[in-house]
Amino acid sequence: DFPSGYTGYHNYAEMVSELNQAVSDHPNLLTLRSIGKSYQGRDIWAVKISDNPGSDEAEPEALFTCNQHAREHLTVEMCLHIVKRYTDNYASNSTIRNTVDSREIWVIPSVNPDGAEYDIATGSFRAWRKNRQPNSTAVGTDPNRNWGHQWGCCGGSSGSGSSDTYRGTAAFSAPEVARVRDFTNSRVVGGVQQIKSHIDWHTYSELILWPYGYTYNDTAPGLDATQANVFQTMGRRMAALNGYTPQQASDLYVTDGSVDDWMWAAHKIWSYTFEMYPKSASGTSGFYPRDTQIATQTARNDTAVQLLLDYTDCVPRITGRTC
Ligand SMILES: NS(=O)(=O)N[C@@H](CCC(=O)O)C(=O)O
Ligand SMILES: [Ca+2]
Ligand SMILES: [Ca+2]
Ligand SMILES: [Zn+2]
Repeated sequence: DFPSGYTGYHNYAEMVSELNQAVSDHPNLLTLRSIGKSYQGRDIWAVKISDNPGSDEAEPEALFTCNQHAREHLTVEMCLHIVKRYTDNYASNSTIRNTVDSREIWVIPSVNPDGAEYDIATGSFRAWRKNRQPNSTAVGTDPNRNWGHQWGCCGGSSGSGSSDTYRGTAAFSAPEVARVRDFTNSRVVGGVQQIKSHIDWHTYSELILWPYGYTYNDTAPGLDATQANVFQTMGRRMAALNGYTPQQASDLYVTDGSVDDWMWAAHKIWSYTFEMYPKSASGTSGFYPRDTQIATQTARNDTAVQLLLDYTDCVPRITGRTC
């Protein structure tokens, strides 16, 4: 479990009971479902927040994914904060109510539950990043190098099983990644992807990143100058609200097989990575802010999240275009 100073963080069981509590508190605003199992058999949970949550209504959909990387526990708190904020405040806050009534918001609070549990299993942090799937030389695939767009193309991942950026044996070889892929694919209804926007939450460095990560070029097949301008404009507008630094993912470093590249290339979902607090730290200590930071550093993103949800019907409207 989490050590002292960190007991405010949710372990897997605590996360699940928090989600069940949210459902019983707001049965008219959310549903909870498993989208499948992790390598070790833990459910990967997905919350849907909307009015009439049991019906698939013709409302633009947004997706938030958290905890691809095991040690990035603050991101689980970020996803839980989104669930609570858009349900607990529904009655009292008209902006939240209008958002929930006009969108369908999907939240996956832990993509990599096996890794997250492994990181805390001894009571001292292990700085574990990957999932817990064995490979030929070691354990763990990096979920954020295992997605299927330009998988392993460009030196943005490793082929060595012991590496923290091991890409896996093939795209989607990590069961956790395959399950989120399947869920996303399932949101193609009548040939149209219903999910229009996505944030994948990470720590740390306080950045907002957008595709592509596999190339330094601002434009590349499937991402033209107009679309790059939309990514930049929305990214900069959100960064102005949370104080993070906005940049194309490859400006940080080249990554291949990232979730953002696949969400955009496969589905034209306006997909961002948020790297949360802290801005900098000495090594792996940055992954472990004390639990006293949780409230501030999750709420810090409220207005950026709201902006993306406001534009989820047509993200290019941020540049004055129509959809
Ligand atoms: N959270 S992190 O691992 O330090 N950074 C992310 C950045 C993701 C990206 O560049 O798209 C990663 O390398 O997967
Ligand atoms: Ca609805
Ligand atoms: Ca819908
Ligand atoms: Zn990460």
